[in-house]
Amino acid sequence: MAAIVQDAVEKRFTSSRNKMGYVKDLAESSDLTSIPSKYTYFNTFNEEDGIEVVAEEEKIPIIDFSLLNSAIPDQRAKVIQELGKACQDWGFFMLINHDVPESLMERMFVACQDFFNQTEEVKLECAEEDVLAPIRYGTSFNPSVDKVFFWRDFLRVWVHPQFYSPPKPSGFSEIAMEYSQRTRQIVRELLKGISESLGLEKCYIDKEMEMESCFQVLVGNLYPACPQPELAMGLPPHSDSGLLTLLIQNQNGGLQVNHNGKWVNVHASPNTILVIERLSNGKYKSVLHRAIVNNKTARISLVVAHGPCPDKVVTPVPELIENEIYPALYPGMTYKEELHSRLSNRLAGKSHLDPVQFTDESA
Ligand SMILES: O=C(O)CCC(=O)C(=O)O
Ligand SMILES: [Fe+2]
Repeated sequence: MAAIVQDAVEKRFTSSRNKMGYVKDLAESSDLTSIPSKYTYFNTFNEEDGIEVVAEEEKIPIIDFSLLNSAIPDQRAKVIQELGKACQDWGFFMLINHDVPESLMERMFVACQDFFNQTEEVKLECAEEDVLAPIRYGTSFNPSVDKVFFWRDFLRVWVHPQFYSPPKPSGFSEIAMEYSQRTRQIVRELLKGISESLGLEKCYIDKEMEMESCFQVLVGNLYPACPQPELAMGLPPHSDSGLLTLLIQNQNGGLQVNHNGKWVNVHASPNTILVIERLSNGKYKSVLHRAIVNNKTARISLVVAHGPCPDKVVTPVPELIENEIYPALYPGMTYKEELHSRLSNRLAGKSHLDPVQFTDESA
């Protein structure tokens, strides 16, 4: 009997493209006690990703943003050194004393929640199959190729150099614009510190990557409460594309970063995920991270990804290619090519840079 009910649930949520099975609807259906088989991530081919390999004791680096513009040279030098170390050892750090008002982050969470709370008809106006659509409401990662579906619905919007926004809910557009402006400023400041930590001119990355017209994408991820969190996955291990991603989450936990082969729970918010591997020729890490789900409450993460302008060819910084010491690890490709390749393939648990490395071939 239970199996018949479950079958009916699966059919209902997989019948057509537009009803491709958004997780929010599925999770809110009262007859759901177990997840449809297409969401079973663990116990299939991903056992090695096991949730048990979590290291709680690891200390995630914390960077004090306010010190990056300190008038005291020693303080500035120290924070730049810490930034470099965080990038090298973790590829990830938590940012404190940044100047994005907490009230703005709160409003952004509410606007995102309001988007997902709209009727399916309204949201489907933003449903797009094209992975590079400027406004895209979707589910999983890329349902046309995902072998296992992820327990996640998302809204992905281009916010710079051209600003797009879903027409509804009202107010979304203003909040998203303000939030993306503030986060862009933070990223440009961070990139200056990172430039210096690499031994380059302060504005080297900012200029080379033409950050004035940087490509910025805002993503709201919704992970509804899941009846079998031990089987499902929110987003599998991956590294982000671009230069830097800022991420905040509306509750403690859910995000995990990989450090020395172990999954580390990230409790604090807001956080910064650093993505700079190609640019620094592998000196800095593009951290693997994933989102797990829980059975108590829906979680939202707000991600702002920053890359150079879409036609910019991103190559390793020439100053960091010292032939035998640091041979070039990656071929150059435009940011658009990189994005397209990343978004149209499956997320298969490896760094998205792997397929284009000269020496390595994987997922
Ligand atoms: O929800 C999270 O914590 C992770 C989201 C993420 O990694 C992404 O959207 O790329
Ligand atoms: Fe990510």
